[in-house]
Amino acid sequence: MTDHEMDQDDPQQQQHQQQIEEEEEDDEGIYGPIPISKLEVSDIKKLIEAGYNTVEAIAYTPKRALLQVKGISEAKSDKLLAEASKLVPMGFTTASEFHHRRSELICLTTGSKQLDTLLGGGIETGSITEVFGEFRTGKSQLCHTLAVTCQLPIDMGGGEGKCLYIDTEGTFRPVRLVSIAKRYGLNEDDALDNVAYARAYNADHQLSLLNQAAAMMSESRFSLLIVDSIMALYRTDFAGRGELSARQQHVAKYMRTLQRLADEFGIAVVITNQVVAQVDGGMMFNPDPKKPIGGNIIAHSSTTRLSFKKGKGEQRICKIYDSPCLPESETVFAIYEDGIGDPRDDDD
Ligand SMILES: Nc1ncnc2c1ncn2[C@@H]1O[C@H](COP(=O)(O)OP(=O)(O)OP(=O)(O)O)[C@@H](O)[C@H]1O
Repeated sequence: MTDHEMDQDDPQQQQHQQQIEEEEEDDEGIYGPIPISKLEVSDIKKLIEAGYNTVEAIAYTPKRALLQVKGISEAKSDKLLAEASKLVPMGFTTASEFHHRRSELICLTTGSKQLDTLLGGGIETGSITEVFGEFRTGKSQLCHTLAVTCQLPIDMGGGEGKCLYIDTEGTFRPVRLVSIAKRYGLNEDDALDNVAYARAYNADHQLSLLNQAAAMMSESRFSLLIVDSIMALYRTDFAGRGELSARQQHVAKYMRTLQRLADEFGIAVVITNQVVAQVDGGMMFNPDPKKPIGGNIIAHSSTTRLSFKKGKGEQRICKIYDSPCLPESETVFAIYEDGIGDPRDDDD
């Protein structure tokens, strides 16, 4: 429920709101990343300027990356890593403890029950999900729906956090968020305010926005980061064949940074990708020879890969293309005015 909707005269609602606020205070410091200020070291300011805002960011960073930060010496980086590892568990755990932790993972609803079921609950937080497919297959529509559902309470399939939306093609439409927010009974203005939007203009800019994202995420609770679409700017910025290796290095750094944000802040990262026709003879054996671009780097750094295809009318087909724990199966969903949903009977 939003503040706008709350009935100020209703004592029951006021009591409920007070309870939520008290629980939020109790939760502080238990969930979420540890702010870098908790490290008992000097040079915190320099680290923040270099994009390290949390203790997790330090703990997960290799020493040679820390040495790149101005003013951080060999001895200082050792001390930093030692202090960070005291606060962030990095050693072995039992499979049962890990199983327990995974069972508590939050999943964000896609808006379609069938799609959520296919995905084992929805879009998983703490990892990268790639959605690829031809134009008009609903990739951006899913992003718009998730930008709203990530704000919902956990028991409604949300992540109780804000969304950060990086748009590389200029296809973001806030008006879509308004219709989706209405469907879920959210206040439209709040839903829009909870989405931080940036248009990326080139590949370097796309990367530098992630630095800003880290700073924003350390200040308030985000549950989702969207990049729609991941490769579009790379295709124009690194157009020549001779630039392929430079392009892939840049993409690798980008994907590593995305994974670091997913680990550090426990957010879901959703990236969209375009497809190209396969030219390696796959056509003879594969009736649908389109493959996502970005090569092995994108393939290996996305945890879950989903392929979208057109169905009849507003219907679309989602197929699990690659996942560490889901079988290769598919389902049908649909695109409506109020976002992604299950196909309705009157679609036939
Ligand atoms: N308000 C709406 N109500 C219902 N369907 C809509 C609405 N807006 C867009 N669509 C449908 O969504 C589809 C476009 O999907 P989307 O924008 O997600 O494509 P995409 O896969 O991101 O493609 P591209 O690569 O071109 O960006 C269109 O077929 C359109 O019919």
